[in-house]
Amino acid sequence: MLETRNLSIKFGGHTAVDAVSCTFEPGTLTAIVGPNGAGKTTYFNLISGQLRATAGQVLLNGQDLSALSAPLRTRQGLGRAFQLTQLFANLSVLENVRLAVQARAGKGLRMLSVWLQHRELTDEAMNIVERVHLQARAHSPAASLPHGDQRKLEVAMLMALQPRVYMFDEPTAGMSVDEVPVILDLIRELKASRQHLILLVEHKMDIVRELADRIIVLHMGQLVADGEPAAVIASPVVQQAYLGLGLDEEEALQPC
Ligand SMILES: Nc1ncnc2c1ncn2[C@@H]1O[C@H](COP(=O)(O)OP(=O)(O)OP(=O)(O)O)[C@@H](O)[C@H]1O
Repeated sequence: MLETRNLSIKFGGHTAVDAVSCTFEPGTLTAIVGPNGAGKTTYFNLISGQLRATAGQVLLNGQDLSALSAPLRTRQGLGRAFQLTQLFANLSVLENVRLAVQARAGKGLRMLSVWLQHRELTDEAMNIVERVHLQARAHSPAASLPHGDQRKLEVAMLMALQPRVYMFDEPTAGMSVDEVPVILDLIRELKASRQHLILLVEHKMDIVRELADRIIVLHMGQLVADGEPAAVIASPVVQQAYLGLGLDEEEALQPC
């Protein structure tokens, strides 16, 4: 179980995440929605350790992770999609995934010696590359991939780590229409196994409606709604959170 207790951060005088307390159960997918600037990405950053909280705690299975760096939280099982800047741009897709497999397997990051000794790591990496439909690009440098394929590689790196918690921040952003289904299929597959705790920040409400077991809504850094998707979407507080900003509903609850 993942829990945030009174999690907060201030930037100068501005409270971007304001005492958010929430628990997330394994085997469920929770979507985090809210208007632009509501604090969704900042909340993610606080959970994954990219940002250090001004107050409050992050706990995973009762263990307080609040003082740990992002890499140490990853080791504890908090998996957030890598940004391509954290990848090795000149290494191939397969090599990048193999490094993630290797790191998870505790083999360190010495490349060649480990790869020669542990053929099974390469096989596992190739299997993941195939699951994200990047086999045709397996030997291309990561830097040469088009945007949609880069996002798939991010997911592949995440899968290689076998985290307990998967965190996706707008996983289909910037993707072309034909690239979106691959990413959604991967998330569906992870969800269907019922073994993972999945958090998804997503603006596209038809994706949220289809995938989420539960929706939480952030507005001005605060948790303003939490519950079963249909009820949350229909709730006055959510309608007001979106509509109160002067946004047209169609605009705020963007379709795919
Ligand atoms: N590093 C930072 N320094 C100062 N202010 C920040 C920083 N990061 C975020 N903020 C502010 O915190 C607030 C929440 O931003 P955040 O990006 O978390 O919102 P969001 O809900 O993810 O928005 P969007 O849907 O547009 O991505 C915003 O007012 C933003 O300007």
